[in-house]
This record gives sequence, structure tokens and C-alpha cells, in this order.
Amino acid sequence: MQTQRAVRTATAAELLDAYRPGGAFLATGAETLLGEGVIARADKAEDIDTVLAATGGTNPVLLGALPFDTSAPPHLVVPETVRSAPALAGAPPPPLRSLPGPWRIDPVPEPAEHVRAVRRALDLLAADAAPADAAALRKVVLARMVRLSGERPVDVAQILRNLARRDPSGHTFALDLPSRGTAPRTLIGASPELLVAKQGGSVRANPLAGSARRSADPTTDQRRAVELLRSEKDRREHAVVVEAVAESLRPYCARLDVPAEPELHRTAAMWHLSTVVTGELADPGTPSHLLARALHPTPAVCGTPTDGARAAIDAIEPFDRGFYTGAVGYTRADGDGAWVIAIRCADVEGDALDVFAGGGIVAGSDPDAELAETSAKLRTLLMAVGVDQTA
Ligand SMILES: C=C(O[C@@H]1C=C(C(=O)O)C=C[C@H]1O)C(=O)O
Repeated sequence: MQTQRAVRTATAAELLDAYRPGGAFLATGAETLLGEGVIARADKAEDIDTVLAATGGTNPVLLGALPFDTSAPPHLVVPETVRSAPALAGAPPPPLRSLPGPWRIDPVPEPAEHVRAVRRALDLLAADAAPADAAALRKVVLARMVRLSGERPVDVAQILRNLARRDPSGHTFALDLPSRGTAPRTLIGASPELLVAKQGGSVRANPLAGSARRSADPTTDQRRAVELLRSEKDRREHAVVVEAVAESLRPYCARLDVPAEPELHRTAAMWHLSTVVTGELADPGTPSHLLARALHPTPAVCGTPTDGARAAIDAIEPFDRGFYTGAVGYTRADGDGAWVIAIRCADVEGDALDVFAGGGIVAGSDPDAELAETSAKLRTLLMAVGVDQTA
């Protein structure tokens, strides 16, 4: 039996410093983990418990990513060494340092094409709008991608530190992925959205949906936040997600607390409508990864109902999402763990980064505003790279 080595470290900043490509870094709101080396893998999410049961050590950890497409292979590893530290928020990392350019910027699809894609989604929503029909399409999340191509291997460790610096309360991650060619590949991001966390008998999820761009001007920034909180369209878009998250968690819970009103959540780039759902598990042994799989994909990243929304995404989006809008997380042998939704992220390979952003479309969404919303969401990664513009 292979044994995992666990090392406790004083601060998350030390782990950020120690991260090297090939490792697995994840900062949740509760703790920070850095996995190094690999002693085992789970080829399927169904194998996680068996793989962890066959690993020696004190409550060993598996880290990894689930793709958006639930039929595609996940990437799940049991690191040889896992270093852990308290949450990142208490330990701000070193100053921002932009990556050297120049960057070639290729949007996929072109912005005007994304506007047309949103119109197509609105047509599908309108065609399906039989008010009493529970199966009618109510929300579709459409994404676009921007490829940044540089002239040297992308410095993922610096991007990770920049992400952590700008969004210390985000769930910052960097995870090596199976290479598609010869260059190393890393999924890197700072997600504001907790899919699910489980500790002992307690469960917590933090669905977000409904967004507005932050402004550098405090008055404008506040105005946008207040408008978002009052927006009927955004509240409808948000409610669909909260409903689905509660419905997926309820079968596992003895108690579930679902606040009736959303609150505001802020990242460096965005305002969001946010609801913190908390509960007590009927069986405290329910593993976090089982809950993550029961929830994924939520309507925050896919739509409602799931099958119809997924079909619309397949028909409209011109790329494979891969791990974008999947989940990144960890789980321990005792089932405790946390999974975040893989958004505000990039798939880095060699000299290039594919940066993704999407938004929920419901009846009443404005195609130009949706394009602007994706541009604003792209900023989380673009700013961390040092590209100070929206493509
Ligand atoms: C899909 C993304 O974000 C999701 C969509 C949101 C929305 O439509 O308002 C808000 C937060 C996320 O749940 C993304 O950032 O790419």
C-alpha cells in the first residue's frame, strides 16, 4: 500500500510560493492544499472511495477535476505529499507581477457571433415557453473562449499568485491536466462559486447567478450592486439555480436551510447574486464527491432543465468546454472535502491560455449585455495575466 505524506504549513503564502507546475494547488474558504507527486489515480469518479481506501496515511486526500461533460473522463489524483495551511484570505501573497507579452488574442467565437448565439438561445427559450410546462426550457448558460498566445511557456505559478493576490477570498486553484500534446497543461483559476463543501455532518453550497461588472468608481460600483439586487431578470435567473441546488441536496439532508432572499457577493471583477445553502446530512458519512456529482452541473453553468440546456449548449457553442464549468476539489478518506465550480479559469497549454466565460440566458436577457458580461468575467484571468483589456 502506498502511503500519503501529510505536512502542515503555517501560511497559505508559503504554499503559493512552493507551487510548481505539475502540482495541485487549491485554496478553499476553509483551508489551502498543495499536492505534490502522484501515488494513485481514480479513472472514474465512482472509484474515488476505493482508491482512497487503498491509500495509507492519516485521512488521505484526493484532489482533482470533473469535466463539464459528465460522460468525459475526470482527472483525479492521490498526491504523494499533501501540504496544508489555513485559508488564503488571512495571508496575502506577494505583489502582482504581470506576465511579459506580447499576446495574440483570438476570441472563439468572434464577439458578434456570441451575440448571435445568445439570440439563438433566446429563440429556443421563447419557442419552449409553455407557462405550465415543467419541462420547458427556462435557462441556458452560453460561454465563449479567448485564446491568448504568447512567445514563451506561460508562467502558471505567477498567474496563480496574481489570482490569489487580486481575489484572496476566491477559491484559487492550479491543477495539472493530462497533456494533449507534448506541452504541460494546467487548469488555473479563481472561482467565486462553491459547489459544495462537507465537513462532518454539515454541508454548504453557495450558488451564484445574476452578475454585474464592478466599477473602479465607488458610486457607480454601489449603484450597479443595488441595481443587480433589484433586477427581476437576475433574481429569476438566480432562483432557478437555488431551487435546483436545494432539490439535489434535499435527499441527502436531515435539515436544509435555503434563504428566501439572495445577497450580494463581490469578486475583484464582478458582483453576483449569492445564496448560502446550509444543511445537516442524514448520513454524516456521505462523501463530498458524491454530493458534488449529485449537484453537477447546476443551472448556474448549464441551465434548466439540465438535458434541454445541455442540448442547446452542444448545438450552439463552437468548442468543447473540457474542465471549464466542471468542478475542482478535494475529498478525504473520511468523506470531508470541498468542490468549487471551475469558472474564472483558463486551460493553459505551453505558450497559450484558453480563457473561458459564460452567462445565464433567460427570457428577457439582452444579447449585447450578455456579451459585455462575459467580457467582464474574462477580466479575472486577463488581469491576472496582465492583459488590461477585454477582448
Ligand atoms: C458561467 C460563469 O459564471 C456563472 C454564471 C453567472 C451568471 O450567469 O450570472 C454567475 C456566476 C456563475 O455561476 C462564468 O464565469 O464563466
